[in-house]
Formats: sequence, C-alpha cells, structure tokens
Amino acid sequence: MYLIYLLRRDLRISDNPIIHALKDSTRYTHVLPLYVISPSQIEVSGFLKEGMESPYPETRSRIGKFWRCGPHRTRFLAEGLWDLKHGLRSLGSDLVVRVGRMEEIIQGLLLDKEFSTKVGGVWMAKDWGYEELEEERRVGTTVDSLGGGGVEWKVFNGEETLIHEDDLPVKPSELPDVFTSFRKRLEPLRENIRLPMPSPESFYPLPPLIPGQAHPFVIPTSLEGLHDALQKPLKQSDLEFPPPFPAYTKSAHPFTGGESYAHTRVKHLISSGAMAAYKDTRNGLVGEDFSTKLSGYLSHGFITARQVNAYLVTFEDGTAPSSPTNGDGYGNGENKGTAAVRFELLWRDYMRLCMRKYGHRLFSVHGFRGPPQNTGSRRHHGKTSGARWRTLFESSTAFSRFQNGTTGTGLIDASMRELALTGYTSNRARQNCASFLAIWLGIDWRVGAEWYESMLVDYDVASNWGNWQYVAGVGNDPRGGGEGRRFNPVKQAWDYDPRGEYVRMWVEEMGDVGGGQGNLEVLFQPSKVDEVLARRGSGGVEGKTDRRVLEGLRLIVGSRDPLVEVSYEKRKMGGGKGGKRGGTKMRESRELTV
Ligand SMILES: Cc1cc2nc3c(=O)[nH]c(=O)nc-3n(C[C@H](O)[C@H](O)[C@H](O)COP(=O)(O)OP(=O)(O)OC[C@H]3O[C@@H](n4cnc5c(N)ncnc54)[C@H](O)[C@@H]3O)c2cc1C
Repeated sequence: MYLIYLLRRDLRISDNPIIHALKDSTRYTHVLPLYVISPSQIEVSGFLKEGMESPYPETRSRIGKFWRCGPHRTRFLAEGLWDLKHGLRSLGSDLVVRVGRMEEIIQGLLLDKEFSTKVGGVWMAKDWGYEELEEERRVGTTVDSLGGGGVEWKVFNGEETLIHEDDLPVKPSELPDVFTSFRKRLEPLRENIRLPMPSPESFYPLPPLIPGQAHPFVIPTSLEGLHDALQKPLKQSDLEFPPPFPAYTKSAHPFTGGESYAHTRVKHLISSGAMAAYKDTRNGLVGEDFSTKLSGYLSHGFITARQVNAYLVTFEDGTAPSSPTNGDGYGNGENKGTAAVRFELLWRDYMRLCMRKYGHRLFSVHGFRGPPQNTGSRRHHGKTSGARWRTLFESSTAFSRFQNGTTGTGLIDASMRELALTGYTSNRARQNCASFLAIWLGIDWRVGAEWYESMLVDYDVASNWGNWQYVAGVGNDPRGGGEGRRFNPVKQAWDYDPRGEYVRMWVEEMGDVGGGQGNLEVLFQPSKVDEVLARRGSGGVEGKTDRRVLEGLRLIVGSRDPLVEVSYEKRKMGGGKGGKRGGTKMRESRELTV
C-alpha cells in the first residue's frame, strides 16, 4: 500500500516526525515524498510548456502586487529541494516535484485509475499559517471525498519549534502578550528542550508507477532547470531602479539551501567560535558570521530549532564528535553566546504562537492589538484614535525610493539594497527599515511586510508579519502602541556602523567617501554634504580629494532630496564611546518631503 507524504516547510530527512513515524508503520510498502510548487505562493508560469498559458493568476502580493516569492528564496528553495532529492535517493527513495494547487495534485493522484487503488494514506505536517491551514482543509476534503474512507488522512505536529507543544506552560490561545512573561515560564530554557528524533538509516521505495505532471506544465529534471523555471517570470523586476551589485562587495548570505548545508553551517558556527561569541556580535551588519544566518534553513525546515540546540549542547558539554577549531568555552556549559541563540530561537517560537493565537489578524493593519480605541488622542499610529497609515497609492514615490534604497538615509539605503541584491539583511537593519517605513514615513506597514516577503531568503510568515507589527506598534510589544518603535537611523548608524563600512559597501555611489567625522556624517545622511563642506574649508591635498568625492555626492537624489531629515548631533562627552553609553547627544526632528 502507498503513502503520499506531502512536504511543506519540513524539507529534511532528519528530525522529521513523519519519516520518524514511518519507521514503525506496517501499513505501507511504498512512500511517495511529494513537494508541490503551488501557484498560491510561488509563480509557476516558468514551468509552462512552450506557447501555453497559465491557468492561474500571477502570484503577487495583495497590496503592493509584488511577486510573493522573489528570486532569492526561489533559488534557496530549489537548492534545498535538490539536496533533499539527493538525501532521499541515498536512502533508496526520491523526491517528486509537481506544479499546481496541492488539492488538485492530490485529486489527480486519487483519480488515477491504477495508482489510486493502491493509495492507503496521505500525510502532511501542520503549518499554522492562515493560508496553509486553508490549504490543509482543502486537501483533507479532497482526500475524504475521493478516498472513500480507505485513505488514512493524517496531519502531524511539524515539531519544528524549540519547545515541544506538550511542554508549553500555556495553551497557545492563552499566550501572554508580552514575550518576557512567556520566556520566564520556560526557564531554565536549556532544560526544557527535547532531543531531536534519530535519523533513519533506510526509507521506503517510491511507488513503481507515478502519474506524471498534469498539462500544461513540465517538471525539469535538473537543478538548473528547476532554478530557471522558478526564476524566469521574476526577471520582470518589481524594482523601478534595481541597484547594481557593488564591485568588491560580498554578500553576508552566500549560503546554499538544503538540509546538508544547514548542518555544515551549524558545525562551522560551533567550530569557529562564532556561536560562543554570538551575544557580542549579533548586532553586526557586515560579514557572514556576526549572526548565525540559520533563519533561511529554519524557515524552510532544512533544520529544526531542536537540532540546533542539540549541537549547542554537545559544545557546552564537550561531547562534539570533533573538538572545535576555536575551543573557547568548549565543555564549559552554557555560555552567554549559546544562551543568546536559544533566546532568539524562543522568540521564533513566540512569533509562531502569536500567529496561532491571533490567526488572520497577523495581516490586519491594526495588528494583534485590534482597531484603535477612541481615547481622544490624535496620535497617528497603533492603538490610538484616528489611526491612519498613508496608503501605497498616497505614498508611491516614497515607497519606491524605500524599496530601491534611495531614501537619503545611509543605513536604510544600504539595508534595502542589500536586501534586494542578496535576500538577506541583519536583524538590526530590519528593525531600522521597518521603523523608517512605518514610523518615520507613516506608510502602511503591510506594504513593507509584503516587500520583505518577496525578497527575504528566510521569509517566515509568523516571524515576518509578527516582527513588522512589533516595530510598527500594532503587535505584541509592551512599548508599542501610538509611536511603535522609532529607531533613529542616524544614531543607529553611528552606534552599529561606526566606521561607515556597511553603508559604503552597499551604497555604491558613496563607496569612495573616506573616514573621519565629517565624512561619516555625509555617509549616514548625504544631505549634510554642503554643511560638512562649508565647515571644512579648502583643506590640504588629502582634503582636496575628499572634497571632490563629497562634491560629487551633491548630485545623488538622497542628498538633494532626502525623504526624512533626521537631526542628530554627535558631541564628545567625557570620552564615552557613543550611543547608549552617553557619548552622543541626539536631537531628532521629522520632516517629510514626499
Ligand atoms: C521587520 C522584520 C522582519 C523579519 N522577518 C523575518 C522573517 O521573515 N523570517 C525570519 O526568520 N526572521 C525574521 N525576522 C527576525 C530576524 O531579523 C531574523 O530571524 C534574523 O535577522 C535572521 O538572521 P540570523 O539567522 O543570523 O539570526 P540570529 O541572530 O542568528 O538568530 C538565530 C535565530 O533566531 C531566530 N530569530 C532571531 N531573531 C528573531 C526575531 N526577532 N523573531 C523571530 N525569530 C528570530 C531566527 O530563526 C534566527 O535564525 C524579522 C525581523 C524584523 C525586524
């Protein structure tokens, strides 16, 4: 008897609850691991046979009409599917890929005369996203109506959270609205995390005859073919002015998708000492190792949070199969780096639980907090009365400049270009960009969330929309409401990019701007160029070169016409280093020009 296993965001062999459950099953002789590329989330017109038209509308977002799954994530996904194919082949199986809505694919299989008589079950893992629950419901209905009671329809707990559902201190519906209250009930966190499931040594063979892909689509037979089919429609870019990839700039996320690469990445983080140093480096902006870069692997289910935790435990206990190259902290128990990684993974769980608690309110402009109450206040955002965001229609120029990275605020432009060019940008940069769009520009935060959904390699429905809500002041943030999180992007640049390296890397036209206080002021806010030049006078030989570079910047749109003027005064106070330590003094003002 055959089992159809529908894979979703559980694209791995190890620590996989369905593969694990099959170990003890006597019901099935063959298993069909099936991944469906669904036109609800991924554009599929690149799979059409020559000259055919797609029966589906283009897969675009609701408000901004962006491609829902952009070029970076499709690449990472294609690589991951191929890696899984190899993994399954090594166990005597394979991965079969189909294009169409999941229920249509199941319908096709259950209506196939020969194949359907042998199908005894359809299994899949739970995914708590609103659309994913709808998809599950439709597949379930199809199985029930066509399977005639003889087909076992099972939905498994995906087991991809750090904390097992049965170990949660509260039911998801009673989740506290403050993360800290939730976290405290799970301490000591290290003790509350289960071990991953053992990896299988063998697996079931594929059914001998599998019905092919339905007309009008064709499934490529190589990774390159799959990649090309996914990328083809996306060549029509959503960006008005796609930024160039600056020469000499390296992506902070050059990683390949897939289960085996996920494990290689974690082993590298442990062995190099990056995991142990994480707490001190996690707010970085440049390079591969300042943070784990595991988000893409986790969001596709190439690895689970519990597997990451198991690696941390072997490091802490000194029981890793090979000792780390950088052995700092090895065998010395939990350290602040490994504890901080667990802490962030718990945030991930929390975002998922918020999604379960609030359902489709994840996508509501009013967020989890609900529509504004009439408090008499005229404040603009969040929970207060008269709340109104500028729509995309009202702010299309400003939004386009945000998207293209030409706002005239260095940190924001660097991050938005990095995102468009690589599919990744750091948590620090994401917070600043979300705050810039939602709080400084007052634009409907959902358009920003949709753009991130399109571009991010690590897009995760709960983490993306939940974090956007949080920063916009409509989510589960005790400091939210009204103003949300107003980050000063110039102060943040001084604090987290103190030599201007990050801005120079991604904003190519500023790549030659030198160091020194005045130059940094211009890097972080190009509209300062005249003020800095006037202050400086003609200067010596070095000054002249500098001056020419700065004068050239007068032409760029960000310096002529910044979207926001942030006034920020940096002055020395008793040798402090800056920012939080009291070495800088900050004044902000807000002025919208678009
Ligand atoms: C506006 C905005 C949008 C975001 N969208 C996403 C998204 O679509 N997908 C996504 O995985 N993360 C998202 N995040 C959270 C966070 O920015 C990324 O998880 C992190 O930057 C990924 O890099 P990393 O793997 O190196 O993280 P690390 O700093 O190494 O953290 C380790 C892991 O913890 C989890 N994590 C860390 N921070 C958060 C957080 N704030 N919320 C939830 N989980 C977290 C991630 O799984 C991450 O891989 C978003 C944050 C903001 C502010």
